[in-house]
Amino acid sequence: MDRLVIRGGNKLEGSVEVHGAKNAVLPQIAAALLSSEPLELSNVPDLSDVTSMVNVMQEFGVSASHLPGRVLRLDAGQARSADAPYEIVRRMRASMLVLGPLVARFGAARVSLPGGCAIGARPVDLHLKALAALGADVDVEGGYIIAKTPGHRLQGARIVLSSPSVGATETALMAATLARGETEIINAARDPEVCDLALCLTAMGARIEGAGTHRVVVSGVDNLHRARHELIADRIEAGTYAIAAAITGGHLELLNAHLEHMATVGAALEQAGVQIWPTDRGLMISRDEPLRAVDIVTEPYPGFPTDLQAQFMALMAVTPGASMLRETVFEGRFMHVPELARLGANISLQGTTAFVRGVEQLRGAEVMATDLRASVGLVLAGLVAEGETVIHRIYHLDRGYEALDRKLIQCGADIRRVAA
Ligand SMILES: CC(=O)N[C@H]1[C@@H](OP(=O)(O)OP(=O)(O)OC[C@H]2O[C@@H](n3ccc(=O)[nH]c3=O)[C@H](O)[C@@H]2O)O[C@H](CO)[C@@H](O)[C@@H]1O
Ligand SMILES: C=C(OP(=O)(O)O)C(=O)O
Repeated sequence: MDRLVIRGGNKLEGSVEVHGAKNAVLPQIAAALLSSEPLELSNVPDLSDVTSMVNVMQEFGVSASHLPGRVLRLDAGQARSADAPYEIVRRMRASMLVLGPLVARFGAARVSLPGGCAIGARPVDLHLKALAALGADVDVEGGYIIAKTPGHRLQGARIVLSSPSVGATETALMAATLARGETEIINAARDPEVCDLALCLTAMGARIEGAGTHRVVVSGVDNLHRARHELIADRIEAGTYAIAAAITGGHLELLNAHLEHMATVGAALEQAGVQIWPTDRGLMISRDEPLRAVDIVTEPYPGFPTDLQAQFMALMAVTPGASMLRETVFEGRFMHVPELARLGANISLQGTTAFVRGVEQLRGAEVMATDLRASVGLVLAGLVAEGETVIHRIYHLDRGYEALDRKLIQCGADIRRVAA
């Protein structure tokens, strides 16, 4: 397995290109199943999760081709419903997102339950309730979700989500596009990636109002048609590089990044002593003054994103003073804490709150990546640790960061990937 070797101490300077959002592209690949005509997505990032999702689609007979200019063309004209097996779904939870489109278009789906993962139990009850509300018969048998639509067509309904789950909102949204009549999704997730999915579905002919608010209304149509849609930039990738600039006391321009998608993150960074301003090409991040300790609480969008908690913890680990990081989205998302401690961080965990006391200097060590964001949190810590930090199991990083090592090297980091 590849590992990353980082020598800390270099300030990052220059510009970084922020690519299309992982959490936007994955549901939109699944959305291609809703139509017998092709869907072309542009600004598609080069990530192993994209490859995995395309492989999932091929299980259903969807043909996929990469065209010049980061375009992914998906054609579900010959698609059929088939099993989404445990082997696939367990490795990438987002493959669950095929459930809604399969039931909506083919009237039947059999998708493995994903199981828990390194960041929490992650149940899928809200996805299942949403489909049941739309009239599907949903059962769980032998570890598989089996959903069928009597009469082959879902029926519009009022879906009240007990919490604003991103995935359940996306399942409901996609399924409702082909349902008979009107669907109201109450307490919907408001994330930019949900809005981007709604835009993609609208380009395919869906009728959706209120995306980005708590109440989304979908008027079902008989068919969706061919479309082309450009994905939004990845606000989590942008936030990660913003923290890289902050932790090293550097200056980075984040090309394509949008401040309006990361207002809470921007506010927390400004409180920590980081300057942020929009440019013609994206966002400028600059840190010249000493860091200041900031408390954060992760929350559904527009709150502070859980997907940036590990990175912010790495920042606070080298910030003078004490900070408190409370995780309210994924109860188990603290696997990076013992690994940061190996680098000399002073962090204690009480339930779902991490108490961080900044240390003057982290020191390089061997550490283990456990999940995508925990891994990148370790990379950020490695950028300022004295000596050499070796990060094992970096395949997690390739799930969600395109060319992380190359982008960091371009800005002056001393980092190399060593093949096993
Ligand atoms: C591919 C993708 O877009 N992944 C993102 C998506 O994950 P994902 O869509 O899985 O996250 P959710 O918003 O659904 O999960 C939020 C919370 O709701 C709980 N829950 C969710 C569904 C359900 O049926 N029952 C239930 O209890 C989860 O366990 C979690 O505690 O949003 C998360 C929260 O912003 C991000 O961290 C992930 O990067
Ligand atoms: C948790 C994440 O992704 P996923 O939902 O795909 O596991 C993430 O992107 O940090």
